Amino acid sequence: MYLIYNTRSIPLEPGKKLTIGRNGHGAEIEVDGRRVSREHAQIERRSEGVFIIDLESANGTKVNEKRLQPNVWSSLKPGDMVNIASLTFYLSTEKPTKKKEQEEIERQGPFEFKQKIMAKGILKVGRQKSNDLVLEDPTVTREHALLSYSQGSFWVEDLGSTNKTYLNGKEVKTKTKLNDSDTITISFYSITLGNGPRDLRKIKSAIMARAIQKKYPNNKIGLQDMSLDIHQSKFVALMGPSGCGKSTLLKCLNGENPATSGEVLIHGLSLTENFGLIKKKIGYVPQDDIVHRELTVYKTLFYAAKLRLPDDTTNEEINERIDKVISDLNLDQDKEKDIRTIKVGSLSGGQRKRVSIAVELLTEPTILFLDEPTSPLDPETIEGFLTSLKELAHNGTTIVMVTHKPEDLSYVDEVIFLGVQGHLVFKGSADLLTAHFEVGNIVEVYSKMSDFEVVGKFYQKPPKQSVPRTINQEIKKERKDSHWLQLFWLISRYFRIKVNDRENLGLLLAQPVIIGGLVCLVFDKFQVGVLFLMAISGIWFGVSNAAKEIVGELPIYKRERMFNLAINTYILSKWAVLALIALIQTLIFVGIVYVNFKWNSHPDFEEIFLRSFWGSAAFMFYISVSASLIGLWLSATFNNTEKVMTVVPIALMPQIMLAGVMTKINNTLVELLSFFTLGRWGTEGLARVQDKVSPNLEGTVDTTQSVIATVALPPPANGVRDAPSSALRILDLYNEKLVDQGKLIGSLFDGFDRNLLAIAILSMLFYLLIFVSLKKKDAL
Ligand SMILES: Nc1ncnc2c1ncn2[C@@H]1O[C@H](COP(=O)(O)OP(=O)(O)OP(=O)(O)O)[C@@H](O)[C@H]1O
Repeated sequence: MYLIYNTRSIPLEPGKKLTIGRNGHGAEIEVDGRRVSREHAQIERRSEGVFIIDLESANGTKVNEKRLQPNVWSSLKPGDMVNIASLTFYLSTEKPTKKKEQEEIERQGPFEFKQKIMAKGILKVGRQKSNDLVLEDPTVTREHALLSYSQGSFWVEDLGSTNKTYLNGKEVKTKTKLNDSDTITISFYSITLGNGPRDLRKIKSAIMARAIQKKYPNNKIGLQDMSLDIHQSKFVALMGPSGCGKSTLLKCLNGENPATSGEVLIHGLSLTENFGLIKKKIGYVPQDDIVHRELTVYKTLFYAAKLRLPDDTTNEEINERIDKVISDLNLDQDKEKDIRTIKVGSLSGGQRKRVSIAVELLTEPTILFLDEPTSPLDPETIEGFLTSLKELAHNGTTIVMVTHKPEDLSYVDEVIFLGVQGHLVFKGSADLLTAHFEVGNIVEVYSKMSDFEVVGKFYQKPPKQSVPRTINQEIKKERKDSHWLQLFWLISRYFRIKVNDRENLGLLLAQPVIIGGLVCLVFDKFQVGVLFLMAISGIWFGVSNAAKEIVGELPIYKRERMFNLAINTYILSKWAVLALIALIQTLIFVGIVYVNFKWNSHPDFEEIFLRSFWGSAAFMFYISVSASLIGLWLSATFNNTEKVMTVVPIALMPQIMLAGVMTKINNTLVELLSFFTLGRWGTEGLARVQDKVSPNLEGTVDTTQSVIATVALPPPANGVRDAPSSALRILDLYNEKLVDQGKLIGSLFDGFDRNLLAIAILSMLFYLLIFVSLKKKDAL
């Protein structure tokens, strides 16, 4: 006699009691589920039959839909169904083998599959072996979805899976009723009530393009009408003269920049209709590497797996995947040194390219798009590299590779050749290429296909009856993955990149020491110039720390964005690590200035130095983290590092000029511009932090208590002051001629709180600008 639970069959031995309970609490039969009690029920085989008892569980036990009385033994017959929370157990006289059961499900005719759900009540679908329907793919969550039968209808429900369950192309958000004609898609499995589960990767056509055309917004035709069919497990080269549209075609096929008309089917699924699902199952390595040079190979793959695989993937599973992709790409050939421990930056070009591909292989993509992977490689490296790709293709991954190198053709199964202006002129075996164009070698094919007149003769137009010319550029949006986990792993990866780049880290930490030291050297007493330079240094640290951070990893950002990266999560991860760096820099800087002016204080006023330490440090940090948003904005706006470094001074100079210290702010335009600078609000705010040390100065007679006032305003000869003044006023920053009394907003931003507010508003503005700049980079 067996108790059947999912694909587990538990033998019931005579005289032995088995307790069913929640995982991790020592029951003989442990099951998942929060609604299962630690010791939920007990089952016993006696000579007179099998008996079950509910152990006063919180959510009860049902036999054939009838709830058991707690603590009362009831008998069970073979075929009886026991429900504990949402889990179903059966009593059976024979043991069904896992394989048999799985085969049975896979082989379902329409009737059997429906019957299976009806009989079980609930059919659990997922990656874990214990599911009723096991879908073996790393992008499927352990327990991914439920198919159920109740109230005379069939239902589908997603169990919070990472990569979602789709019903007719739409994400399943709540328990949804099923019709016979409905199609459920989980990863590349398509499930219908009529036909049961079907692995779409077994469809012969991996990629089918039907009458696609690409027109760029400037009306330039990137691709002329073409139809293509690429079979699975083929290694295909995409060739053609420079600028003919190879990358354009690649991006139309992988969804990065979809065709303007026509249709692309990936394993029979419409690319645009199912992009949320398909994008997780296709790999794409653009021309640039998509790996951080500062990380080791292992960490690169580990973080990529954390960011791309379902949230419930264990570290053990991740390590298995990493081992597999490393061996699939022959990255483990060197027996002397484990490649996992080597930093990506120290690898050869060929190995680095393989690591980029390894990142993509983590999700077991069925199709891999590679844009000119062999261009940067030397001839000896290319051989091993292409051999690995060939093996990969023959083991089931369809590969489409853009290349310019005729020698690459000896490794591929097929060539797609484009002529100028995006004309498809050849698709077939590499051996037939030259004969097709009636030339002696490939170089001649290139020159012939660069001639617009000749191209027309070879152009392969799609057949007339192809799909209606629908504009299908709209890619369906879908719910994002868990942002918190993504944020955690992005911060963790970015932090490690920073820590691993020791040289840069040393320079970042040297900055406050050098600049702080210089401030101490050039000012013999504490004055407004010191505060001004503190503000400017905070801004400088923030902007310069951040300026290269997005532009320097643009290919990685774009690839991850295409996969599943959320823009806000990305910005926040950068900001968090930059804030930590700014915090350390600020503390070093303020520490140096504080100690210096404390030791070298004015002999008559020993209380006068940078005060308070924590108040000043906190405010300088506040300026600096806000400034790092300016840096990130510049970094997100331009597409190469040189351009960003050219504009950094343009962003910094106004901070100095408009702070109201170098010159008075005395005209409307200048004042208006000054509102947008952290230099102004930062210097004012820092001065006010000083003033706060003696906040009640106004109206008191003894102004010597004012920290800064006394420096700037030595006591009069007779020792009597006629107009007690605040430190701010004596600092000559805030009298009626100056910024706070400006004509535009007058005293609206006059006060420390208002300085804080102004910086917060600017920060929000900068954040918005980063978001918009990144959004503009989305090709979709
Ligand atoms: N976003 C765009 N907007 C307008 N035109 C574009 C855009 N992207 C590409 N093009 C144009 O489309 C044509 C095809 O470009 P594509 O980059 O696909 O060519 P390619 O064959 O990959 O070139 P190469 O071999 O130099 O990499 C070119 O003339 C290019 O200028």
